[in-house]
Order: sequence, then C-alpha cells, then structure tokens
Amino acid sequence: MEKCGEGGFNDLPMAIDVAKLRLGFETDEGRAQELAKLAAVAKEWGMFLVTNHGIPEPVLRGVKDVVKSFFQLSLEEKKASLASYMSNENKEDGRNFLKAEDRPLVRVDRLTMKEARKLCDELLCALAEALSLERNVFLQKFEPSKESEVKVKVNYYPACPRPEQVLGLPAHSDGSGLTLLMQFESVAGLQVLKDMKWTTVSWPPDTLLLNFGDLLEIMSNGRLKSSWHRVMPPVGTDRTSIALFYNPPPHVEIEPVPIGDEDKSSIEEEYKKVVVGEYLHHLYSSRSLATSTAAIKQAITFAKA
Ligand SMILES: O=C(O)CCC(=O)C(=O)O
Ligand SMILES: [Fe+2]
Repeated sequence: MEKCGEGGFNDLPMAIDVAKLRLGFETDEGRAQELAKLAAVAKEWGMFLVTNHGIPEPVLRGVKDVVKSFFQLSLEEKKASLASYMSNENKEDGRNFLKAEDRPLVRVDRLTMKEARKLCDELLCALAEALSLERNVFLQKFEPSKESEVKVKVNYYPACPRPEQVLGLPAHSDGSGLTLLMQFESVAGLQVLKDMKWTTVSWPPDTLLLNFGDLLEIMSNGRLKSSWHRVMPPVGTDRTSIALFYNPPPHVEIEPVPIGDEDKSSIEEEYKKVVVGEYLHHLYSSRSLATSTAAIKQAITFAKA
C-alpha cells in the first residue's frame, strides 16, 4: 500500500473523502468520481480510510483521553469502573466489549457514538449507491432510529520485544455490519490479506478506517467482502485502537439485497437469509479456528445457500 505521499492523504489509494460523497457536494462530477472510487476501493480491499469524516477533533480527542486514563487505572479500579468487566455475557471470543451506553465511556461517548453512527449511516448509503442500489437498502436493516447496535472495543497492544513470535490480534473477519476504527498514533500494525499477501495498512493521523464485516458481505451478496485482517504487535512503542462495531439489532433477518444495475451474471456468490444474532453466535463459537490459514472466512459459509 502506498505511503502517504507529498500530495496528501487523498492520494492514498485506499482513502475516501466523505465530504465529496455528501449530497449537494459542489460538483456532481466530483461526487460521481468519489462514488466510483468508493466502489473500486471497497471491492479491492474490504476496507477504506475515511478522510474529511466530519467528526470534530475535540470529540475524538475526548475519547482518546478517556481511554488513556482508563488504562492508567489499577486493575482493581478498572474492574470497579466496568460493571461487566469479567462477566461472561460481555465476552465474545475472549474479548471484553463495552456496550456503547455503558460506563465509563458514557461521558464523552454519547457524543462520539452520535457522530460515529451518523458517519456509519452516511457510509452505508454511499456504499449502496456505489453499487447502484437504492440508498437506504443497507441502512434500513440497522433500524437507525431504534436499536442498531454499537459496541466499542478498545485494543491495547503493548510494545513487543519479540514481534516475530506473537501476533497482536490473530487473523479474523469482523462479525459486524461495519467497523469504524480509530487509532491513537500512526503506529503501523493492521494488516489486510490481499491477493493472498499480508499488506500493512498505511494509516495517516486524523483518518478513520472503515472495515466491512461479515453481515455486510451477506447483505451485499458478496459484492462487498468482509476483509480478512490481523494486527502485528508494535515495536518500540505501544499502540491503541478503538473499534466501533455497527450492527443491525440481533433479532433482524438479513438477506442479500435485490440486484441493482450490475449484470447478474457477475455475481458469483449466493447468500441466504440469516438472523443477525444467530450468525454472530455461530461466528463466535467457531472463532477458535480462526488462527489456522485453512479457516479463512470459514464462518461465513453458514450464510451461504
Ligand atoms: O487494531 C486494529 O487496527 C484492528 C483491530 C481489529 O481488527 C478488531 O478489533 O477487530
Ligand atoms: Fe477486526
């Protein structure tokens, strides 16, 4: 992947300028071009960098400050401030999730969640449009006005003295619709499997990263593929990232959306209707296989016809 060159972030092949995607962008041509770029980047990588995302800098800084102060607490204090820190229902795949509405992130995060949801909703519409589908076709499944789920996971990767012997996070695809990621400093670590090669994502400061999860792959009938990604441990410095998993509510049934303008014969894979909660249960209970390369995206066969 290209380094951030002199021409600025928008020269990055993976970067999408959200401002240009907004309806009413000054030139329709600019918008159409950015949508075409979105379609290409989305298909190629299963993720993209988000520039001009519109989330105010103080909001993002607020989240980082809360997370940093959380990690400075003692273990006892951490447990006390996270009501469900050790509870089983809060654990998926051995990870601890915070429901967005839970403490202690509640203070700044109400605002961040609102901004993040807005951005995810906007990007779901743009993705549908990029595939020549009706704009609301993905978004409506998230029931945005009611109970779409946002779960927040903080990933803290301590600097590693023997990076060749460990992984920060083993290879996986996300069980989400979309995952919005922010990282604290521009420390390399995230890698995506592309053309069977691990490629390090060059991720400039102030950009967010949008990653497609399995649920979007199912809804788009495989036209948008969830990425297979992993995290290498940082060397010499710690790395922290925050992942916001954006999902339709667990009871919702998702199924491949009707085909748009694109030629039906170009769509190879057929997915079937699944209940979000059932798919996620399947994904997390089969996750232990995820570290073997043979298990690449095995869980999603559950949703294939
Ligand atoms: O730390 C990152 O950059 C990615 C984290 C990730 O893939 C996840 O939390 O699912
Ligand atoms: Fe992930």
